[in-house]
Amino acid sequence: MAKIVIALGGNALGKTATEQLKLVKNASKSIVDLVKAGNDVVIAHGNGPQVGMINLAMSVAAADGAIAADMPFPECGAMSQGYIGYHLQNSIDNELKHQGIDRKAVTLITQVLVDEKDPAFAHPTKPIGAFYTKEEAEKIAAEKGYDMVEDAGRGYRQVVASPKPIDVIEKASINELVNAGKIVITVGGGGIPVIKKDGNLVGVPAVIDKDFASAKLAELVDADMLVILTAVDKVAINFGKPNEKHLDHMNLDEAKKYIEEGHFAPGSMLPKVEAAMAFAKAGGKALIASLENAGKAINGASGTLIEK
Ligand SMILES: Nc1ncnc2c1ncn2[C@@H]1O[C@H](COP(=O)(O)OP(=O)(O)O)[C@@H](O)[C@H]1O
Ligand SMILES: NC(=O)OP(=O)(O)O
Repeated sequence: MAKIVIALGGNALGKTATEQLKLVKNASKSIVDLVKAGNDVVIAHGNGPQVGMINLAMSVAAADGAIAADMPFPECGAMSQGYIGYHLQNSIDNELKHQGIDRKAVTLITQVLVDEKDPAFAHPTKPIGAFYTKEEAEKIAAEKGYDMVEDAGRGYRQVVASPKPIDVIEKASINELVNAGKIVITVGGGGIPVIKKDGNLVGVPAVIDKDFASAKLAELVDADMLVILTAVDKVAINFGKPNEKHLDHMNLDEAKKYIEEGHFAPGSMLPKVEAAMAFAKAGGKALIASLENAGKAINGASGTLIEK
């Protein structure tokens, strides 16, 4: 029996609520299979597309006068935790019931501490929201003042600051829930970023990379394995080129060399590999795999394994 932290990618959750629920239902089967096999599973998830969608919708509604005031960004992050957490909790609980397992999933609104002096606040790098053409992106940038960049060959997206996670505020509650046998859904969207001000925690407008937050979570719950699930089956070198090669395994030296050679796109595959390396360095096993083939990957038949 192992303790496994699973990180689900926001981009692998689809574009609409209907699409997300369908994808989450499939993921829930793999998650419950792991529970049935006797593992303790803790689930983290991304929110890039979802928090961007919520933020844009709120800002359009506020500009149109449909709502009284724009929604602050940390609140948009909290809404994305609730929206995705609801689908995960609902689907996992249904699947547990179907498989006759008397356990429950619990979604925990989670805050993650960041440093207000983190240099990331001055350099937005985290892609959020939908993908746009260059022309659409230029129009949005002019109208809304958003920073827009090209994202790994997939189109243009808004980027926001992405400070590094320092600590998970609700870590004691997470461990209590895990020890009580709950399947905990936490650190959604990398957690709601908070800073310490005059002894209080205060939300800040940013999106923490959920891969880094998941590696921090895996360390804090003393997990045996970190599984990062995304839209591709394996990490590749020469990604998108004719000589693309999918990797079954990487040790830390190989991963470092591939990073130096620029094989992993910043804002997409690079943070996953770096988060996997951070966990592997501390002695754990990290796996990057697709949501679709999650079960196979955990049994060693798919995905890229990163180990010391
Ligand atoms: N070297 C690489 N190997 C595989 N995928 C890569 C690579 N570089 C960039 N990518 C892209 O990164 C994506 C995963 O990042 P992203 O979509 O941001 O993840 P998430 O699922 O967490 O939202 C993949 O679907 C792929 O399109
Ligand atoms: N917060 C975060 O990292 O989201 P994605 O996985 O959607 O990029």
